[in-house]
Amino acid sequence: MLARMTDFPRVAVLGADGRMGATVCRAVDNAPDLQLVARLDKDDDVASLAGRADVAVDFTVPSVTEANVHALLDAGVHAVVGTTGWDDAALARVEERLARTEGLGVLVAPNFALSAVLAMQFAATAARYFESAEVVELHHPNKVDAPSGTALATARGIAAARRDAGLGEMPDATETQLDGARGAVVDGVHVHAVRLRGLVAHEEVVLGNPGEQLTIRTDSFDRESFMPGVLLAVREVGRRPGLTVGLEHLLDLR
Ligand SMILES: NC(=O)C1=CN([C@@H]2O[C@H](COP(=O)(O)OP(=O)(O)OC[C@H]3O[C@@H](n4cnc5c(N)ncnc54)[C@H](OP(=O)(O)O)[C@@H]3O)[C@@H](O)[C@H]2O)C=CC1
Ligand SMILES: O=C(O)C1=N[C@H](C(=O)O)C[C@H](O)C1
Repeated sequence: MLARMTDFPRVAVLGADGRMGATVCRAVDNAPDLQLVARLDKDDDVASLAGRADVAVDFTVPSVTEANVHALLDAGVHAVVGTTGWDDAALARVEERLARTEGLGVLVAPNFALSAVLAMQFAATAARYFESAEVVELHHPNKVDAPSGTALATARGIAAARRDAGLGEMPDATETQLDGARGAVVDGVHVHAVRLRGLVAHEEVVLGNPGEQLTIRTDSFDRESFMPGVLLAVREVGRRPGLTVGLEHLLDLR
């Protein structure tokens, strides 16, 4: 039942009728070295992929993505996951499941766009040199989660870099505020979410010192921006048994 990646991996897409799923189906269909063998959406049975697919791409909804991954592993299928909603506990459960399954790989990435992956890296690199850092993410109004998975990962990366550098809390004299005016606080980093018709996926990280500011911005104007990263992950996941979190590990960035 274990999926052995063939020269022309057989690819299934979960959430195939969604904005990302439909774009991934087109990209896989157009890739000469990949075969699109299944388009699954709500109410379709993941177990039916056993023996039919080598790798599945999940762009569904946060409430079902972890269950999908466990069902894919039960079916012997590698998984590439772009859906948001993953926390440390969910990742640990998948890692534990993978430890009992030789040879299968799962790659979860909050963002598959190169500009976003680099922005997260640049923000983490810069964080130790600035007193203040905040994250503003801006998305289309059909997005169901806030803040974005990318903003969460960005904030956690900034917080970890500040911790490693021995930096304390950021300056903030706010005593009174309307609920939410200072955004969500992720590991001590304020994160603000904008939902605006016309947008796709955007993020700005602002870092401040006395008399200066660094702005790091990434813009996905089109969902095509995610496709090179998704296809790279589809091609590589079978060669990376176990759990990989973040596309940066496939880009030689760490
Ligand atoms: N990592 C990355 O680079 C990116 C990640 N994302 C993330 O991907 C996810 C999907 O985004 P997007 O495509 O815009 O969302 P959409 O709502 O357009 O698509 C989600 C699709 O999943 C379907 N679905 C719901 N439940 C299930 C299920 N149990 N099994 C299979 N399919 C199901 C939905 O069906 P129905 O509509 O009938 O409920 C819908 O067709 C989000 O979490 C988003 O944040 C988005 C862009 C890039
Ligand atoms: O829902 C989206 O559109 C996106 N979701 C991901 C996230 O929450 O970070 C990635 C990208 O921002 C687009």
